[in-house]
Amino acid sequence: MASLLWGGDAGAAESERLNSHFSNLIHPRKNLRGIKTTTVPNVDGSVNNTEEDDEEDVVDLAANSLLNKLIRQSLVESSHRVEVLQKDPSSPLYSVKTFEELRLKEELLKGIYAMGFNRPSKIQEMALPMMLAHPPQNLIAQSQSGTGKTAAFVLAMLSRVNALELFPQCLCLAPTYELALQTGRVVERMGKFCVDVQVMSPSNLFFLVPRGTDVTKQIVIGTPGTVLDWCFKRKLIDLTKIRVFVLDEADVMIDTQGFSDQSIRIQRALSSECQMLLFSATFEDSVWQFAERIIPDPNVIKLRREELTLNNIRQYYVLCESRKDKYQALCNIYGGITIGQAIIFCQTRRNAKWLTVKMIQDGHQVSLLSGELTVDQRASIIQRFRDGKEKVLITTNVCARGIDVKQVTIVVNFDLPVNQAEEPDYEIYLHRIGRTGRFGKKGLAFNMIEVDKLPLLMKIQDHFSK
Ligand SMILES: Nc1ncnc2c1ncn2[C@@H]1O[C@H](COP(=O)(O)OP(=O)(O)OP(=O)(O)O)[C@@H](O)[C@H]1O
Repeated sequence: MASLLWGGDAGAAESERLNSHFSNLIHPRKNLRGIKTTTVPNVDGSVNNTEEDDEEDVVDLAANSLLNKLIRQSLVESSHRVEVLQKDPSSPLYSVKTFEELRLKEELLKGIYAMGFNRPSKIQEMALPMMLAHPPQNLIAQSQSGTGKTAAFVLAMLSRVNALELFPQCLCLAPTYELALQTGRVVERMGKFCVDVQVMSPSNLFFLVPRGTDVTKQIVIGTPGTVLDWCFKRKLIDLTKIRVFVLDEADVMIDTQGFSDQSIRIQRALSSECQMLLFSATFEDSVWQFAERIIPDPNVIKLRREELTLNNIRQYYVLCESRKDKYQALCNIYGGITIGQAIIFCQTRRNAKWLTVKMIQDGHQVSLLSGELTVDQRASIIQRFRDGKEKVLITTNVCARGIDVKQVTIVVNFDLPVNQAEEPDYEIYLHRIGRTGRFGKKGLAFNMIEVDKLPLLMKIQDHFSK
């Protein structure tokens, strides 16, 4: 077994010291024991393997989005400038630094402050004046999850509602029932002091509206299928009376079969005065094409995502004979990695389960996060990890994207990420290990490599020139 330092930014002396520290730890016979075990490998305690276990966990956009919402505690910062493309470039461009400047209703301002918001987020500074302008303007906004988009459009909906009129005036489409539920909760929190404004969303069992009843709630949130049903089949909502139409999570929406067409059917029935807003965390061509089809004459706001970098990460590899050997090497560094918090990545569920069970049997404290768990179960595992109740998380690729666990200092690739052609998956590698340059702390990464996988590692090394 050999270990080699290939981190670019470490000074020679420090490299030497770290290298010798970890080569000591990596020695097979220096196993560290005696760490208490409190975690179970599976929710139900079972370790049965299924055919699916051999598959990689598929990244489910809607589940990831929900997970992010459930575990998020604060705004995601960004060092980039907001880019604005105005429908009419000659009209003045306003931005606000305080919520007071928006001249909101007193009760709405109270709701915002009660949520702990002191000032608008970066995207809100530019988006809110546009969204609240008279006459209303259409907007397409893209910024990564956690930058304050939901709060912005909820504020816009609440400020445009006329509480004295008892019919739906704002309509928000969300890609899943659970995401609609989350947005409904934000409306309820922000609108806490707007006592006459009511929201119809999964959080108040909207599906129980009896036939023939008029909907008196002013804000309606649902998935395209359900909303289509209410509007066209059950005729509960008069789309011509909607003043604000929001299409949230457009990237997730177009990922779901049928939702683009259903959303467009709904949009076509709105009046020409209705304000139309579309939000997305990512902006591939397909999202852009959809956005342009559904939002006429839009202003466009973009906030670029922080780039991931490997600059402040020291990367090691450990050359091993077999999986057993990799396991042994991992046990040997266990004491080292639990000084901070670590995530261990496996390629398949089966491998992740095997590793979890084995580590627990050998007295190590680890927990397993895999795609077969429900979103709530995953959220609770990540929450425990964030709270420092767990030190080591074993996972598949589900955890690599979208989920931002800032305090992770050590990442172990128990398996290298490869694509279907068995070539290295550079993007996943970067997502597993990379940090955002400005906010990321320093980190360590270990790759456990079986001899025959060494060429893959060399390709990764060449790709990143590290
Ligand atoms: N101006 C603000 N000041 C402080 N916190 C804010 C502000 N705006 C939003 N937040 C909080 O930041 C977090 C992210 O906001 P929000 O959910 O609106 O972002 P998002 O871009 O819609 O992300 P996602 O689509 O994942 O929900 C939430 O916890 C929200 O309460």
